Amino acid sequence: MAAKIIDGKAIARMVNEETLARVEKLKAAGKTPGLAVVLIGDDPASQVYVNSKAKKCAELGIYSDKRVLPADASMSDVLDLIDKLNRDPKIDGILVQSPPPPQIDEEKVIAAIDPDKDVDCFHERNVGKLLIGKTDGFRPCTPYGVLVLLEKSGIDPAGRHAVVIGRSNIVGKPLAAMLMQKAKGANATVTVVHSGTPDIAKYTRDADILIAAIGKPEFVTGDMIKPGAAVIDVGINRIPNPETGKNKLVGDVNFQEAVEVAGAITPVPGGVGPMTIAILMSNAVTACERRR
Ligand SMILES: Nc1nc(=O)c2c([nH]1)NC[C@@H]1CN(c3ccc(C(=O)N[C@@H](CCC(=O)O)C(=O)O)cc3)C=[N+]21
Repeated sequence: MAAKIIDGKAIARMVNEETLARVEKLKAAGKTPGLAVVLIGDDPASQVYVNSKAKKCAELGIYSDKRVLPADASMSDVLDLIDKLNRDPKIDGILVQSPPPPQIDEEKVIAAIDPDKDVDCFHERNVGKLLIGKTDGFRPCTPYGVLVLLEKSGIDPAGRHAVVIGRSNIVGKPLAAMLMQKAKGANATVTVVHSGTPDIAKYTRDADILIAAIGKPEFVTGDMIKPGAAVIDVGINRIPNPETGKNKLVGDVNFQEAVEVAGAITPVPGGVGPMTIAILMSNAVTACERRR
């Protein structure tokens, strides 16, 4: 029996409709939310993401300020720009596209962003708030997008076993924190497995909710999934397609195998990706609502 496909595009559309209504309310009061997106260098994948963020801003009536710095930009070039954006009253949210080129210390750049404009929720103040369950800070785009996908699909993680594969600061760690959180969280039992875990499948096979966020194409195979589990694929990997000679987009889950075992599953593309952008837009509007 094939799994139910969780339609990330449709759920993102629902979130975007709510965001649009909030933008209209702000505009009626003379306020236009503004998001600055900073790209350092010319990585093609990063360009695609940055452009789709700017496009979504335009669709929702959010002012977007795209700033592109050359690949050889120095730390002080970046910090000067952050400083300007921090002080720019039209800008409510600042995002620096990750990963930056090697000469840029990403940690220092994130620390320089005004925490009230940190729509990625990467700043240590906002990460700290998240960990202690203070929800007045931002919620990180991809992890929160995953929780909204589950909620809108009628999957309640409370009391269930959620297994997160991957421990990145962007996805695995904050997602684990949000899944285990009681008030305004998911109240799940959480296991995090990673490259230091000897037998990953031993844990994944017990997962009611399995979340793959490791950046390894089709890492999760059918035999690693408990029948009926919800499988959320956070991976975005570009691999060569021998049939067309071009690259194709695959997740961290072997979809063909997983769809036969899981109860519900997100596709790639069309799963978590659109949710990430929808939550980013919502965070930019939240920043505006709070700041002015
Ligand atoms: N400061 C920062 N914040 C981020 O949020 C951030 C970042 N850096 N660096 C890169 C990752 C990646 N990311 C994605 C967003 C949308 C899709 C998305 O919409 N994907 C489409 C497919 C798009 C395609 O064809 O590539 C989908 O899954 O349907 C994917 C990936 C945000 N990131």
